Amino acid sequence: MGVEIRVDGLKKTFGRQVIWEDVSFTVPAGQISALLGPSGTGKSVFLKNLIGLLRPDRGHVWVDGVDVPELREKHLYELRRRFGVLFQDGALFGSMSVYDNVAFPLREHTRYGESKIRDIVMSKMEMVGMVGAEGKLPGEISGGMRKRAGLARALVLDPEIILADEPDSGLDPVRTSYLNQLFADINYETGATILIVTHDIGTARVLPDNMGLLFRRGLVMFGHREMILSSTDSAVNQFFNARREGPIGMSEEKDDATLRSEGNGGRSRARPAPIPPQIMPTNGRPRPYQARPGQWLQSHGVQAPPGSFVDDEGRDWLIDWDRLAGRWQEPPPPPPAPHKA
Ligand SMILES: Nc1ncnc2c1ncn2[C@@H]1O[C@H](COP(=O)(O)OP(=O)(O)OP(=O)(O)O)[C@@H](O)[C@H]1O
Repeated sequence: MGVEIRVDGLKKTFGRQVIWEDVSFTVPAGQISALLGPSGTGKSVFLKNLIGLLRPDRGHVWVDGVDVPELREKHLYELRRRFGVLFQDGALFGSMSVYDNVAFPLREHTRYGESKIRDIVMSKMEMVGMVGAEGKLPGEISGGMRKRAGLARALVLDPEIILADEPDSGLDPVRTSYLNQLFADINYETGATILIVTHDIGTARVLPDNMGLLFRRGLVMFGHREMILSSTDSAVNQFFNARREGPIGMSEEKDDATLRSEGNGGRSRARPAPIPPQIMPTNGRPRPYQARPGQWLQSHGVQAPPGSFVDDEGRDWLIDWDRLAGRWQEPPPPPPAPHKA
């Protein structure tokens, strides 16, 4: 089962460049979360801080009661075993076969014999639909296959936390859709905490349980998917609806004069777009911590944007209670929060 990651007052600079500061939020255990933000807002840097590849200037990253920035190299090495990380390009070793790439963490971190390693590697290869490509070199397969091979490698140690840095970059929409389904299925099967950095608002709108936006050297908002997608905050509304009007400019934050020229003080006048239904696991059953559609909105008295929760077949997930009844149970209580050491 996954564990939560609690980030508290995190600040990161490179020289005089402040990447972000005072970032505090919790990535809930066992759920799928996504982190978005304009280019250069420090999303990849953030992931690297979570696994101790970079150290923050200030603040804490609590994983199961352990403060990651405080760990020495030996303990970091042990902690990283609990993470599966998918880097942007798959980060495969070009001279090794796909099989050897996927087997690498097992050979590095365990004393398993080759027959057990083969069983694990092949089960993960099957999970990501890569059986048959074991003998190929990374240069001989497509970008999408490299990502899936990277994901298989991230899964071999049965991680409690999966971090994926733009798993969908460079993929066509159909492959992206398959990859999103894969994340939903992996979360169902393993219960791992999953945090995905993505630019793809199509992915963000349908896959995660929670999401957040980095902008203006900080975290604008992090919360339930329905909270973000119904938000009228100007930056959140602009970003998740891919609009030009709002405070996010082409290369950086817009100045006051530009915002005034857009009218309404730069606040988005557009209403949030309809919230789509969330991807279900392939077996049609909700994931362990997946909330019933509309639950957040209902419990916070927020009206769903018109047209929300209607699926491709025209069924309305908010009013079709018969179909929902029996699928959703009250989610189990979250695991206890890590205590500060
Ligand atoms: N090791 C480093 N040393 C100095 N500056 C760095 C380092 N790593 C990242 N940066 C800077 O930190 C900033 C944020 O980079 P990062 O790659 O995290 O952005 P991002 O939000 O992931 O961008 P994108 O969406 O374009 O991938 C950039 O200005 C980058 O140049």
